[in-house]
Amino acid sequence: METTRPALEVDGIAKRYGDVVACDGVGFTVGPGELFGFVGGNGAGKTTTMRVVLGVVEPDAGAVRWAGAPVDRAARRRFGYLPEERGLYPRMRVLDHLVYLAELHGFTTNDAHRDAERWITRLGLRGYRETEVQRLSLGNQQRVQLAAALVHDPVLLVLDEPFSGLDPQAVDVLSEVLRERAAAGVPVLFSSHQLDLVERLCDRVGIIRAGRLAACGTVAELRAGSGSTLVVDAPAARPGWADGLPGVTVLGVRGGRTRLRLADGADDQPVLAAALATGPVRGFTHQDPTLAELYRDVVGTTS
Ligand SMILES: Nc1ncnc2c1ncn2[C@@H]1O[C@H](COP(=O)(O)OP(=O)(O)OP(=O)(O)O)[C@@H](O)[C@H]1O
Repeated sequence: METTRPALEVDGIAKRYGDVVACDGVGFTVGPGELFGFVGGNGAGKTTTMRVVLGVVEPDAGAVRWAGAPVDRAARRRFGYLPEERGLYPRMRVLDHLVYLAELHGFTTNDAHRDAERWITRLGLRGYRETEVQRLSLGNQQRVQLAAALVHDPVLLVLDEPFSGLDPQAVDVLSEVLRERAAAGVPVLFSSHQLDLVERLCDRVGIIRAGRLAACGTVAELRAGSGSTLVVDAPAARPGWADGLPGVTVLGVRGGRTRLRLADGADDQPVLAAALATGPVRGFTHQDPTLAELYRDVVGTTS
């Protein structure tokens, strides 16, 4: 029989610290098997929202639901959480630590060992099984912290900057792990400042600004109405050549190539004519705006 798989619902979360508004009505859902990227500037409210989901912080208003019901301690025990502040015991050895955490979540010793070993291998920690956590490099501590979030086979993953400090190989492994968990039906919520990674990985993205969700949707949805990006390779063009063209915003110039934002419905032919007037035009290409460009549209450059 087909069963409905559970989703995470974050509904109107508000949280103040004195005069500081950390969250101001944050709401979104992460469906079964969905990878949701949470992005925003420093201090925008990502960590606070995630702490509310995990019950580490009590919100002033709003609710968090799992499978349609308010989240309680029993539900949270089955969530996997990577906190911003790393919470490992520095003197414990890697294998013992992961076994301990899995047992804490109700695994038998045998199952805890099996899964701890599995994640140790998967996350490239085999050489460090017997090493104290405090003796590991920061990136390897991050790998252990990730294993700690995964070792009890959680039904939901909430990961606060899981990619920070990882080398490119570990970034690839973690990307694959998150895709796999999502394919198994697990909703995955993670924050990151690496927007190219979020764009590659996520089904949907939430952009938070000053405690509010300023935009939310698939990258394609976020692109709607934002026009297209035009890359013009005109090596002889002088700075300012595209200024004042209707519907055009210059995004940047590098090595004779100008990136322009062309407003929805704006004609690209006057741009081509202006480019040809500067000399030879070696390239004239339309591209979809990247998530980083959409993010700047939403958040502004001074956030
Ligand atoms: N325990 C606390 N006491 C006081 N202020 C806090 C506390 N936790 C968060 N804040 C404030 O709430 C706001 C939101 O912080 P939060 O850590 O949620 O942002 P963030 O989006 O995760 O930022 P970053 O990308 O820098 O990690 C900030 O202004 C922060 O200083």
